[in-house]
Amino acid sequence: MTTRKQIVAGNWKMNGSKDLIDQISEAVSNQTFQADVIVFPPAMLIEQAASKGLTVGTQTVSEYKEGAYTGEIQASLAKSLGATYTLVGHSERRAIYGESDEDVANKFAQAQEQGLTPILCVGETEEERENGQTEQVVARQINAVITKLGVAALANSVIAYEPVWAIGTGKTASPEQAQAVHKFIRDLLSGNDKQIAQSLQLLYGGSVNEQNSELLFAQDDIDGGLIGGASLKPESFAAICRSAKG
Ligand SMILES: O=C[C@H](O)COP(=O)(O)O
Repeated sequence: MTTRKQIVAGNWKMNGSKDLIDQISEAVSNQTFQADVIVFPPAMLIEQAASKGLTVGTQTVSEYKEGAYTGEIQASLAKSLGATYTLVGHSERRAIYGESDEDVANKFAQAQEQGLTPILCVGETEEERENGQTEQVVARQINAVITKLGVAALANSVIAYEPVWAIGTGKTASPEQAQAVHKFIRDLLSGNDKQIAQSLQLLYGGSVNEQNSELLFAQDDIDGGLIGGASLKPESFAAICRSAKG
């Protein structure tokens, strides 16, 4: 059985400030966690966060290397400012900005080309869950990357399962519900490559807080979390980091 190091990642979305970087850095830097801790501040704060010694990612990247794409975030520039990870396909990017599975696969490819580790976000809406389509949706989102890049590309990546109905709603998936989908993802990958399936870190996201994180992170196929709202509260974020295993 492969042991996977857990990750606690804080996605600040369009929130935060230079002050928050100082507060989060203070809350986490004097502690030894068993998990790797990553923060995803707005892109303009990447350099500042990295300068505090935090492991940093960007919340999205352009699928293009460079050029006339006003407002986009260039993977190579994010990397040069200190980012080592990027989220791709967060449900807010898919729903609000219309990113398709193919766009997400292209961003995944560009991130890896520029040396960023992509965290591929997948998850179903409430309606899709009620219609019994959770597995189909998650498989489609993951297979888009496998089809474009081959399963080997997943070896240098992380997947975050974030049911859309649990994001920012306070309605967390139960540990059993989350574990069931994580196991489905691992089994799906196992059908392609057993080694990658065993070693890939699978994070859960959706209303994780310091009260529910320990039980979620204790599930066999959950290797940490992608935290939204609670990652903006330094003490809560540090408590969630403490609840993760090695
Ligand atoms: O990226 C993080 C997720 O969207 C979860 O957000 P949340 O913890 O506020 O529900």
